[in-house]
Amino acid sequence: MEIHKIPKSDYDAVAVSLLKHQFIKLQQKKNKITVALSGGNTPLPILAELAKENLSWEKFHFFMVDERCVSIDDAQSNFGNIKKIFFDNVSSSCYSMVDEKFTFDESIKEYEDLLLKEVELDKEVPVFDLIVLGMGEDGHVASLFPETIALSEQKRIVVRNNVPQLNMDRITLTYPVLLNAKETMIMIKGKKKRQVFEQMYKNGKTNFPMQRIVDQKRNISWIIERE
Ligand SMILES: O=C1O[C@H](COP(=O)(O)O)[C@@H](O)[C@H](O)[C@H]1O
Repeated sequence: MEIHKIPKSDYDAVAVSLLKHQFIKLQQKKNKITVALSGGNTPLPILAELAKENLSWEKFHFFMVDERCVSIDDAQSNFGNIKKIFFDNVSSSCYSMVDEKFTFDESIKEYEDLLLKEVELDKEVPVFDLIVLGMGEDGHVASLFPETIALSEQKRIVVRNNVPQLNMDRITLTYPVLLNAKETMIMIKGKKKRQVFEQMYKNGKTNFPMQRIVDQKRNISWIIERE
């Protein structure tokens, strides 16, 4: 595990350079690179800057870690928000979890099939070269929120998850996929998330959904905003 503690003023610039470094390592090794990106606000300024870099973008295939059950042009769409500042500016392949031709449930089925076709597999579970995660102040990861049904999903690789605390449905990669990635980067900003991080590593055995990633994954690189 690596932990990068970065002052607020430098956070985005350092995250860009760490991500760029990972991407360069990957493009030197492989011609087809699969990366799953989280949504939310934290990655947006970082991805906007990263898009300006001269990388072998055509080698990269970007997938989503999670999505809100909304259309792509909705302000809440993770894919839509990343598309405007990143996917539209690089020559990579990118894949939305929501396909407007289909219902949300059909889109999920399509996405599962897509992952099985486009991503390397280990025992029928996709193995991403890199998964970039965020975390909520409630310790949620992807759209695996505390006390929601998708936390116990062991067979499916993508599911719809009802999140009563947000009164909304989400679409999310499941633990078997999150735990199978070759490399994992986790970007967190803010005091509350830092406290969650500390509780998970100091006390262990918390009910934060991220705890399972902390307990079961070795290749994690944390990018944490320092006080
Ligand atoms: O809802 C979500 O939240 C987390 C964290 O987002 P942030 O805005 O606090 O950075 C994110 O990782 C997840 O993909 C997203 O759907």
